[in-house]
Parts: sequence; C-alpha cells; structure tokens
Amino acid sequence: MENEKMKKSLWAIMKPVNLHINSAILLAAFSGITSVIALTFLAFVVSLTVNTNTTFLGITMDFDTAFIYLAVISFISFFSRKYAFIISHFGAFKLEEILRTNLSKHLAKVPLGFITTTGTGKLKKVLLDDIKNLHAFVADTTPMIGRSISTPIASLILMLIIDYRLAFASIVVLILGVIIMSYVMKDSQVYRQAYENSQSNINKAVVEFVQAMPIVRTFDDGTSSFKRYNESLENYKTNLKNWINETGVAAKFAMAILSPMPTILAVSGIGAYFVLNGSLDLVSFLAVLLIATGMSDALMPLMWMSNFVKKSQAAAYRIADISNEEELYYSNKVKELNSFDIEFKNVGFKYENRDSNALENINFEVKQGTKSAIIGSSGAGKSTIAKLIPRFWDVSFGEILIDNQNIKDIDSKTLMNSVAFVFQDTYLFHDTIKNNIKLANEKATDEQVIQACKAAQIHEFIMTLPNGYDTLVGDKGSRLSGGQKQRVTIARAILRDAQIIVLDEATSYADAQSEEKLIKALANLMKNKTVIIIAHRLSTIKDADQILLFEKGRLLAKGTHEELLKNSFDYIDLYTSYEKAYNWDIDNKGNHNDK
Ligand SMILES: Nc1ncnc2c1ncn2[C@@H]1O[C@H](COP(=O)(O)OP(=O)(O)OP(=O)(O)O)[C@@H](O)[C@H]1O
Repeated sequence: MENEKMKKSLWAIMKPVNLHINSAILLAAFSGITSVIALTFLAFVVSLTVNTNTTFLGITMDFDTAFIYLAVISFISFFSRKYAFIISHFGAFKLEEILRTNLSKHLAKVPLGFITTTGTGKLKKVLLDDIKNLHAFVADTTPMIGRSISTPIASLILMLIIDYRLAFASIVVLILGVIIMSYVMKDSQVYRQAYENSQSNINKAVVEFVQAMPIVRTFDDGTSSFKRYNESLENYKTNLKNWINETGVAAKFAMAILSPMPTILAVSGIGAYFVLNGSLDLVSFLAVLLIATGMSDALMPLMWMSNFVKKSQAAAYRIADISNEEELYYSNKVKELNSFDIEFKNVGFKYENRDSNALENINFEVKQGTKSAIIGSSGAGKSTIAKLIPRFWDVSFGEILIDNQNIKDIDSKTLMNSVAFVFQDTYLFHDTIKNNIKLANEKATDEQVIQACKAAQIHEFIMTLPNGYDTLVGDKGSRLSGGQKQRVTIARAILRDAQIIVLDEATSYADAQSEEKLIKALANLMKNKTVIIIAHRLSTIKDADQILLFEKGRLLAKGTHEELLKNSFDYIDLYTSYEKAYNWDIDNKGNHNDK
C-alpha cells in the first residue's frame, strides 16, 4: 500500500514535465533501436571487406553504400541519444524550479503550527535533498529507461530475424544471468536497507547533536551527549562494512554474469559450429555476435536503476506529504476591520497527533483596548489559545471572531497587520539589527526604527555596538543575549503597530535589571492596544481588565482580580501559589521591582 502510494507520488510529481520525460524516453528508445541497426550494418560492412558479394537478409549492397548507411544511422543514433539527455536535463531543471517554487508558496500558506511541528530540519531536507534527488532521476534515469527497454527488444527481434538458434542461445545466457544475479543479490538487499537506515540515522543524530549543542554542553563536557551520535556512527560503520563485504563479492559476480562476456562466449562457440557446418553465413554470425553483446550491455543499467527509482519514490513521497498538507483557507471577504473586539465562541481544538482535545468549549470576549491575562498551570492550553488567534492552527470546533467576523473570513494581510504575536522563541535573521526590525514594516524610516527601539528599551544597547543599527546580529541572533533578542522582537512588534497584541510574558532570561527594561518595553508595546497576554507576573494579573483561568483545556473562571477572589476557589488557589512564588522571588533577588 505504502509502496503503491510512493509509486503514485513519483509519477504525479513529475507530471508538469511529462512532455520532457516522454520525449526523452522516446528519443532514447529510438537511439537504442538505431544503435542495434547500426551494429547490423557494421557486421555487413565488415563482411563486405572480406567478400564483396555478400548478401544479407536478401539485401545486396556495395561497400560504399553500406558504409554510408552505417555512418548515417550511427550519427542519428548518437544525436538522438544526446538530445534525449539534453531534453531530460531541461526537464529536470524545470521540475526542480517548479517544485521549489510551489513548495515554498505552499509552505507560506499552510498553518504555521505545521511548520513548527514538522521542524525546519525535515523541511530543509525535503526542499533541498529530495528535490535534488528527483532532479537526478529525471536528468539521468529517464533516458536510460528508454534505451534499456528498446535496445534488448530491438536486439531480440533482429536476432530472431537473422538466426533464431543464436537468438535463443543468447537469451538463455541472459535469463540464466538474471536468475543467478537475483539469487546472489538477495541478501545484499537486506544489507543495503540496513546501510541506508543507519545512514539516515546518522544524519538525524548529527543534526540533533549540533542543534542541541548549546543545551547539552551545559550538562557535561559533551562526552555523554556525544554518545548517541557516536553510537549511530558505529552502527553506520558496521552496516557499511557488511554491505560492502556482501555486495562487493555478489555485485562483482553478478556483473560478470550479466557482462557481455558469457554471451560472446556462447554465441561465438555455437555460431562458429553453425558456420563450420554451413548452416550460418559469416555476416549473420558477425551481426548476431555484435547485437547480442550490445543487448547485455544495455541491460546493465537496469541493475542499479531499481535502487534509484526506489530512492526517488521515497523522495517524491516526502514531497507529496508536505504538498498534501491542507492550506489555510482565507475567504478574504473582510478587507478592513473597524473594531478589534475579540470573541472565542464555543472554541474547541485538537492537535492532529493527540487523542484528547487541547481546548474544549471555550467562550470569552476581549473588548477593544482592554487587557486579558491568561493564566493556568503548565499544559492548561494557554499557548494554544494564543496561537489560534493569528491562525497558527485553525479551530476544530466553534469560531474566533474579530470585529464580529470569523477570522477565517478576514483577508490574510488584514489579519497579519492587525495581530502582533510576541513569543519567547524569537527568530532573528543573519542580517543587521535594523533590517531585522524593519521586517515588521519595510517602509519604516530610520527615525521610526529608532523610536521603536527606544520604546523597546534596546536603543541604548544598539548604540554601544560597533556599527550601531548596521551591526550584524549573527546566525539566528547568536551575538545578542536572550533578553536583548526579546527586546528586539518587541521593537519589531512596536514598529508593526498592530492593534491586537498576543504575547507571552515569560521572562526566563531576566535578571533584575533586564527585567525592568522588559517590563517597560512590554508596557510601551501594550499601550492603547487590545491585549491577550499569557501572564507570569503578579502585577500583570492584578492589573488585567479580565483574567482567564485555564485548566486542562477548559476555561475555569473569568473576571477581574477582585471578582475572582470573591467567587473562584481555583483562582484563590492559583493566586496564593503565585504570591508564594513572588515572595520567594523577592527574598532571593532582594531588589524585585514588581508591584
Ligand atoms: N504541537 C503540538 N502537538 C501536539 N500536542 C500539543 C502541541 N502543542 C501543545 N500540545 C498539547 O496541548 C496541550 C496544551 O498545551 P499548551 O502549550 O497550550 O499549554 P500551556 O498552558 O501553554 O503550557 P505551558 O505553560 O507549559 O507552556 C498540552 O497537553 C500539550 O501537550
């Protein structure tokens, strides 16, 4: 079933370049047929040098004419083969371009949650390696397919016409060769599979090792964390050794059997006998010998082609897997929002890979210009609520409304411009600080960028950098501290000036001084906006116009601090634990600024 799907994926993905592929296969097949005919003429020409009165298949020809035929047909065969490859290479480039463009466009439209869950490593592998694999398949393999099929068939037909006895002899040798080869190669298939699996594991282990390095190195000097990588490397070495040992002998043996040599031996031995007893003329003998040699030669690529086809099928399957991810649907009915009231109406949500719902029957409203604090224990569903607003995922049940419009009906640009999403996992491009901030608004002037940075409490720091705003931030912002990156992201959001701010207040990087800056930056970001904040600070919770208390995907209570203190035991419990943590924080930091 899986195999069937893989096959379908390969041909479906290559559909846009079907014309190239079919033309390449046909031209290569034609070149295969003409090369067999050329070999026949070669036999004719050679015989004419010995005996000028040679007649072959009832045809009489002088040497010059036969030679001209040989030259012209060889020429046609050579050029049709060459053009088959040119066409297949054009097709391969076209396919690569189409796939990259379509996949990139598609990725821009699938839910962002799909991208974060799939992981950039896997997406990168598909976009780069798998597409490259398909390129190689179309460019090199498709002409081979045409030639490897047409040459043996044409050879066989011609040999049967020339002398059926020799035709049978060479077929018997070939069939024996294929049977012995498949028997010998039987085990190597298992070793090859093991080798490929361990190769894929090693790739995963390397990526994991490098990505996890900053965290892993905080646990030890790298020795134990290196173990997983080392294990997969050892595994890879063992499998590679096994495969080479096994296939080394088997493949050489198989190649020897399928090489032209056994056919030449059989055909020349039997043919010589027929020539001596007068039942075969020299030109026919020579022609069959040449054709049979060419036939086994043409079969050789089929040996490795099946591996190549399987690899390409797997690549196509992974590409199809991503292409099949449903795109977010935007009806684009609503181009403009007049108010920024938000409403969750009977919202339920289930992650695809989970059995239970992450959110169940959630109902609340956030009025324009107010601040709602989301609180709850870990796994309560706070981030999920936040991510549903900019449509990282779409709700499974119910609807989310902004300005009384279902967010699915709001034009994507309008929604993006209306909602700024500020979370911990900040992404900075390997570019200047200025360009990283201007990502929020390409048209912003330098002055606007500076104002946003001042409001985000990061301007002073930027001015201490060697090139100020033109300093490169390093790969993924590696030259900035966590708190600085966070404030750059806030500057970005301030510059965007969206009316709705969805943010996670978490301050995992903050020391007392940078926390103070962060609080100021967030206050500036939230000024006069409609805010939904995953709150971690007591002051934020107390100051919120509305507190939304979540537990296990349900909204347990909503109201102001005072209201909830009066009528929600769950809130009192949680609030008490927050207060304890807060007092602990003050004891430990001594200079806490929270109110
Ligand atoms: N991408 C995902 N795929 C599958 N399940 C997920 C995914 N993200 C979150 N979940 C699950 O959904 C539930 C709610 O998670 P969510 O991240 O919204 O909780 P949270 O309240 O924000 O927790 P925390 O405070 O620890 O960040 C949890 O059970 C979590 O395991």
